[in-house]
Amino acid sequence: MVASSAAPASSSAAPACRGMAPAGIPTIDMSAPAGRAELSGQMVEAFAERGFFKAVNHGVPPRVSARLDAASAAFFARPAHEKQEAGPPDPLGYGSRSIGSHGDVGELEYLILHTDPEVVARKARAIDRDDPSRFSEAVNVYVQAVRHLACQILDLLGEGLGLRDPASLSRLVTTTDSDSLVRINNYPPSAASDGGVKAASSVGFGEHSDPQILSVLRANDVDGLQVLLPDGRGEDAWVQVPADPAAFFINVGDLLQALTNGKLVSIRHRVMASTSKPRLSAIYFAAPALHECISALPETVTAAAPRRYRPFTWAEYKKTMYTLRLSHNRLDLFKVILVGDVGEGAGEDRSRI
Ligand SMILES: C=C1C[C@]23C[C@@]1(O)CC[C@H]2[C@@]12CC[C@H](O)[C@@](C)(C(=O)O1)[C@H]2[C@@H]3C(=O)O
Ligand SMILES: O=C(O)CCC(=O)C(=O)O
Ligand SMILES: [Fe+2]
Repeated sequence: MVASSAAPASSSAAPACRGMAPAGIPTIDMSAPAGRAELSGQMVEAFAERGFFKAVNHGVPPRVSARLDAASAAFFARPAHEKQEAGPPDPLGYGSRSIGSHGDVGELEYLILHTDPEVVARKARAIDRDDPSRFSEAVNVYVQAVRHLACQILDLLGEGLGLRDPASLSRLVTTTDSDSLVRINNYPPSAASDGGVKAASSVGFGEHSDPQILSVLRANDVDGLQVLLPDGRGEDAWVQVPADPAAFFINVGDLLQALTNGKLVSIRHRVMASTSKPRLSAIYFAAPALHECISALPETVTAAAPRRYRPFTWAEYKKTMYTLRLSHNRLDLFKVILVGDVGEGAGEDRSRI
């Protein structure tokens, strides 16, 4: 059994909020007290039904996260003109309020970095002028630890899904030319907060799914993350994910949904800002190499579950995603249309089989 807890999203958060979903936040103990087969089964279940889970006893040393938090907080505390030297986000680098290049805005500032240590070292020169290696080492050590966690999870998924080659998912991420990113977000205390009395929330980071394979998120003790879950009455509802700085929140990205032919679902999430304390988060986005072809794993394609998405490369998917708004359901553009299918979007440029 996967332990589960839930908190309702604040009713003032957004019109889409329709109270609390019946089932909540799946929590998985990575130390596998009930054995590896049970653990891999729990993960597949959580990802198939919810698209995410909270990982506890994950093995990432607290000092590794604390070191990244300290290096990030030191950067965000710098004067605006100094931070701008690490920007603009093109799409990597420092950014403030503006997300992507299609008009999305949020109440945050951020750094998006490629995880290649050499790229981090180059960027660190503009991030920590006094001691660039202080920043780059904190990031590199953190990335190593969370990549290891991501790969453990992908191997367990490979086993739980009954793949002939269970390590095939983690290999997509460990390749030297992997396009994985790390993003560090700083949500300043919200104008919506008023001396501890909660007023209407403002959008910190708008609704979206993550495009990569897997996202590994950790934040400080400030709430804000919400996930869109079925409410059991045929609708979706925003569910507040209570902050837990000792845990990691793991979510399925669009590529993992495509690789598993829709069995694992890429979850829609957002951050609402309404606190008097800054929220600091770091997300590792595990991605394949740009040339990697993303195609449903053969074990997930059956007569009852025909191929849902046409094969595409990560480079092709990325190019498309950067032309779209944050909230766009971009994986839909890669859907295969079965002959006889009619309905929304059937006239768009999609494959037919
Ligand atoms: C509006 C956008 C921002 C984003 C690129 C995009 O065009 C659509 C996907 C967005 C997203 C969401 C998850 C990650 O935070 C991110 C880094 C990513 O890979 O896809 C962001 C992109 C971004 O901020 O550049
Ligand atoms: O900052 C957070 O907690 C989540 C942000 C997020 O979803 C993202 O950066 O993709
Ligand atoms: Fe996200």
